[in-house]
Amino acid sequence: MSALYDDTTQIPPIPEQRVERLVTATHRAVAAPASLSARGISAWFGDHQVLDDVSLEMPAHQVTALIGPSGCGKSTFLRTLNRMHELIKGASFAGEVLLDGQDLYDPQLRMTEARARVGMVFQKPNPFPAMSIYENVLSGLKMTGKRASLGEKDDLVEEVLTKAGLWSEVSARLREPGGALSGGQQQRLCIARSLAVRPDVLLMDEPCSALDPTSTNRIEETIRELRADVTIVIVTHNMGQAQRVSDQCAFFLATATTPGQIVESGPTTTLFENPADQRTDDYVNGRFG
Ligand SMILES: Nc1ncnc2c1ncn2[C@@H]1O[C@H](COP(=O)(O)OP(=O)(O)OP(=O)(O)O)[C@@H](O)[C@H]1O
Repeated sequence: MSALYDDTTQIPPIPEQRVERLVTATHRAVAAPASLSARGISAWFGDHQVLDDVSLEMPAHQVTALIGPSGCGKSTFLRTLNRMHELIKGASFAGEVLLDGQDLYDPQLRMTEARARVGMVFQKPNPFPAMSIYENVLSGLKMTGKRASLGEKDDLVEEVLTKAGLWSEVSARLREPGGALSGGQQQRLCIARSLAVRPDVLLMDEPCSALDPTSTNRIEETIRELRADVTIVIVTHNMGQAQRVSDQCAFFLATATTPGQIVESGPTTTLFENPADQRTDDYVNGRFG
């Protein structure tokens, strides 16, 4: 994953009308996950093509895991799903991404709106370290400059920290700095922060790679619970994790001469127990990559 996006201060503000919806919807118990459809995605860094004609359906209420050896384009594909790829100098893109049928790259749709609807959690937990836990959760909304009543804020903070599986651990210390939490707690705080802007889809780029096994288990539990509220696409190198958390998997592969493509995708149990392609079989059984 590129370090380019490790700083949430780079995430642009959310449009006014969206915030109105977010703030007034704090009572909403269940969000409305959307399906995501990637069609014919190709991506380049300068002249270097790293993805070639990749198509994948990511159904609502499901966790889709992107697996494959290092450098095959998983993170790049993930970044095309919320228009982060286009922020990289010299990067280009072809294809279509549809969110419940709506073209995410439609010039009418602002990039900020696209990123509000498709949130991202990064490899390295990146809360604002000096900001309180409470303020961290609300920071996505804060950037909009929109005001909400104290009661609405309190409700939202409790709701999303509960969904991220962190409420019981931090409810008595909401005014402490985010940086005082453990790595695993910080990652769950980042998940809560993402949920606070009510995304339809949550992208996760190796969210547990910097965490110990206990924290990893806790995040995996959170991912499984979150699928009721949000469609999830996760990049992982951990085959056990892909099996534990995902409903479907896509196996990416690139070679020295060919850009990344999907070799095979489908239900996770099929990819792991009865893959159609020998290369998938070899990869999921640790014979390469
Ligand atoms: N910012 C960038 N500028 C130039 N090339 C890049 C950039 N980011 C990624 N690449 C190249 O694009 C290709 C795909 O990289 P990407 O990070 O998407 O792969 P990945 O499958 O996610 O790898 P990993 O599992 O190691 O994170 C690689 O060849 C990589 O070197």
